[in-house]
Amino acid sequence: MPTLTEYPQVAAGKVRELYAVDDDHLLLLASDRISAYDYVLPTTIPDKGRVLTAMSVFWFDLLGGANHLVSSDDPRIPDEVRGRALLVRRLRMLPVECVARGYLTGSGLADYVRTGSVCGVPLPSGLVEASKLPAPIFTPTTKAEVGQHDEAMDFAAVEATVGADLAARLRDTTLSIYRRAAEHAESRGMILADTKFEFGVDSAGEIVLADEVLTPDSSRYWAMDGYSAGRVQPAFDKQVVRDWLVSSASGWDRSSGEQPPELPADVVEYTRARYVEAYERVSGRKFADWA
Ligand SMILES: C[C@H](c1ccccc1)n1cc(-c2ncnc(N)c2C#N)cn1
Repeated sequence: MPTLTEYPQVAAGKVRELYAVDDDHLLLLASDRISAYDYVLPTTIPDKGRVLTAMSVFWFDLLGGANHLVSSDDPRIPDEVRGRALLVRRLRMLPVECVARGYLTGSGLADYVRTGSVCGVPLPSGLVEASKLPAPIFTPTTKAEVGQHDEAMDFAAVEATVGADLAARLRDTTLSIYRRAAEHAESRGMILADTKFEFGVDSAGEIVLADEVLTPDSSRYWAMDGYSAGRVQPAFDKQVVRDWLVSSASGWDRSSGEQPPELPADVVEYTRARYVEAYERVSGRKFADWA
């Protein structure tokens, strides 16, 4: 059985790492780290990596279609990371973050307030925070360097980057997967407000869904109960962490530029429970049965 140290690390994000297994396979690792306000917090959330890995596997199973998942349970996956690691096939990744939005919030809302459109897609007037959009929209961004923010791209910029044919296929595939996922989430009482996909191309030139898929880290999930347009919706998973960090209880000043403090045990336990609840509600599976 291999150990993780045998695999060279090829990429690292705030809460994930990527390792090379062989010429054709990578190991996509999800940690228990949690980020908030663009900081990686000093406190980890037990099982967060395993829950989010289970969620990607559920969605790959439900969605079908071409994806990079080889296995979540393979002898090449070291025991020490089993359950929070995916063996995936190595692809030529496309330099576009494929974002689909069914609701208006965050950077999309800011773009709309400034220009009446999002990534060059014109929207009706009168939309507010958390408004449901008339139809889901494709709002791609660049893949920013570590520590930088992704920048919005209009469709022409995507065409200039990957070519017209591939740009159209990325848009259509992104929106098709989002619609299918949002419909399923709604049937489970969850709103999938938006999500970010990453695609690669295989040796046959086919678009292949890669990276993590439809997790609370790559998506905004809101509880359907209590949803109302016109105010910021609480993030299903991270809201209590965010609220505690900006409350007087934390002693932290977000504008200070200082690292956030450790989270109290009750916030950690509540947040772990929210990740498990998100997984169990969306998948209909018991987290206790995972790996
Ligand atoms: C953005 C993401 C990342 C993950 C973890 C840590 C930092 C970045 N990433 C994914 C690949 C990648 N490359 C080739 N084939 C693949 N199947 C994948 C995937 N997934 C490269 N980077």
